[in-house]
Amino acid sequence: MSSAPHLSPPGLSVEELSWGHPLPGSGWRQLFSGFSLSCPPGQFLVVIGSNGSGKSTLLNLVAGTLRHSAGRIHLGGRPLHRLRDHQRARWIGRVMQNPLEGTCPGLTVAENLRLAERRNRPARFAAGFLISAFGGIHPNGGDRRRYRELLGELGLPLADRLDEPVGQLSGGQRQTLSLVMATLGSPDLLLLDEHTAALDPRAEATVMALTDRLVRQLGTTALMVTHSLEQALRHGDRLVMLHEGGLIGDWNAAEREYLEPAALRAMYGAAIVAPQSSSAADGSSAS
Ligand SMILES: Nc1ncnc2c1ncn2[C@@H]1O[C@H](COP(=O)(O)OP(=O)(O)OP(=O)(O)O)[C@@H](O)[C@H]1O
Repeated sequence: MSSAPHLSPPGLSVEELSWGHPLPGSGWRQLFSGFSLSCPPGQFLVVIGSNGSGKSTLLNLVAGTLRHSAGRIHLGGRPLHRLRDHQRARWIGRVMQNPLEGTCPGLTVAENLRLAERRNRPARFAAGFLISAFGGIHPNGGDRRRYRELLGELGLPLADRLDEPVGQLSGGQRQTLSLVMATLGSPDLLLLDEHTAALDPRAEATVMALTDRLVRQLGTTALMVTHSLEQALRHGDRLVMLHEGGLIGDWNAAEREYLEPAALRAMYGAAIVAPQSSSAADGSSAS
């Protein structure tokens, strides 16, 4: 995956992570304290947990939009916490919950794809400067052919809508485009933060089918946060449950087969009222 020396196991490795936040008024809440999670390369990990359990915060810490106070985050041996934002953007693709966040509504589908390609391009100062200075977001004929082929191969009707402003697309179509944009540079890590939560069931099914396909096709390690128990039981290779910044459940695909939605719902309920047991935080199976 990379020529960088592997100082820790490849894939995503989160070790002894600590992060807290001030409470309204006064006081401090230590949400993560010595949190560890190891994700082998290519693993599609689904993260569930009750509101406020720390799912999005975990993704933000991995993405570097939040800074942890202690611990280490490595991707394929690269220390993510020491990288600059533009370097991290080359290796991490991200799709947020709100379809309005991942795309530029005033630009066309093709221009959005061009922007994503530029963002994911290895940083070379001179080339980057020239592209920025001379209207690099305008796709040329070759770009447009590639985009049409890519979207066509993925079976997406967007292939015929390259010149439409993205603001005219439905939420589902925008999320589809966000997903394609996030994976354009074949990132080593894909972060999906409730990326289907704002979609109707049909659009959700389309986006989840595309998610499965892209993750498998690219072999990327992926972390998906969801509140949908149906998704949690159907998608990904592994399911973990968070509560109060700790792991209280960890099931591989075989173990997950035996989980019932009702049992998971009951755990959600238990998670809300019961404090996390210390033995659950070591990432061991809780099935
Ligand atoms: N930047 C921040 N500053 C202060 N507090 C924060 C910050 N980010 C998250 N929090 C707090 O950390 C806790 C966990 O938030 P987080 O968004 O990770 O939960 P979640 O599990 O994703 O919940 P939900 O399912 O509701 O999205 C919450 O209490 C939230 O208010």
